[in-house]
Amino acid sequence: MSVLDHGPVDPAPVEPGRPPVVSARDVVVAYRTGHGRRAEQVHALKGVSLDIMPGQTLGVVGESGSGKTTLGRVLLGLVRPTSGQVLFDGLPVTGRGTARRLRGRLQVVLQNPDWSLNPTLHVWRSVAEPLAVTGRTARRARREAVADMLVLVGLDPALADRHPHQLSGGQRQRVAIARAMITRPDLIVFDEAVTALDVSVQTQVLNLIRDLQAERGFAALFISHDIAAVRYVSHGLAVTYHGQIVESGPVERFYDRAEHPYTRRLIGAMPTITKPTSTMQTTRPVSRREKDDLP
Ligand SMILES: Nc1ncnc2c1ncn2[C@@H]1O[C@H](COP(=O)(O)OP(=O)(O)OP(=O)(O)O)[C@@H](O)[C@H]1O
Repeated sequence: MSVLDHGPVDPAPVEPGRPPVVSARDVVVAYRTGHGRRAEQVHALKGVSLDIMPGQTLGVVGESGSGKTTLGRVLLGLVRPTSGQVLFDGLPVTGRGTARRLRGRLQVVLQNPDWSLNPTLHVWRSVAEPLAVTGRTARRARREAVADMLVLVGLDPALADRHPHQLSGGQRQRVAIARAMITRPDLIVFDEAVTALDVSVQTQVLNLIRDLQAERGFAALFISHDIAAVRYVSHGLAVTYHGQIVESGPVERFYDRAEHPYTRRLIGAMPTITKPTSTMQTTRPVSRREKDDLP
């Protein structure tokens, strides 16, 4: 039995009356492809609605091409809905004045850390970069903030003076998470953030995400094609299929009561299914440094 077969995360307390961090209402995204007579539209999202509450993770699972990445990008304001609306903190996520208002409050962790870490820069510069964009932190304070952040993600702060290629894949992903966390965002989109990692490192990074969320209280969208990983870090789960959310609800429900045939297929494809019988044990070592995660 893998550690991922344990039960879901403890529900983070949601204060009554607090609004969602991000809401999507009937969001449609149609991409245009081709030109002239060959022009056509691909409907990546076909009327998606969801809310993510502070301190909660919504897991999104679905097959390739079902619209997961588009959903993440639309919540981050990187893709404008063709119709429908995305609200962050109650206000539209795209449009005039939003870039300034949202700076540093929305972050993303991608599948490959190399996509967000500049290979020519020392680690500390890459981690500090989002702080420079918010323009609020002096250089020295930035270095200190980076050191604190590296410790928070379980890395030796001495790694700040290395280049990304001098780190292991797991360490690089921790650096990417540190970079995403440094502005204390309200929402982080994890898009296949553990997919490229070795299985043992995957579990460490999933534990890290859970611990960081418990400590910092950010809301998260956790996208993966791997339902075991999604269940492990999420409070709620949404299943995408052909651009729609075909099933959603609290994560516990996806241990034995999946309704949509596609969800049942996903669960059926998992090697072991164990119902949650106890609170998940954390595997985090006290120091948070993962010895087996060295390059
Ligand atoms: N920029 C784009 N232009 C045109 N079509 C796009 C674009 N981005 C995505 N698509 C299409 O939209 C649909 C949804 O893609 P999306 O990447 O959101 O799905 P996904 O579930 O994240 O897939 P995967 O798991 O393979 O990453 C697919 O049919 C894809 O080909």
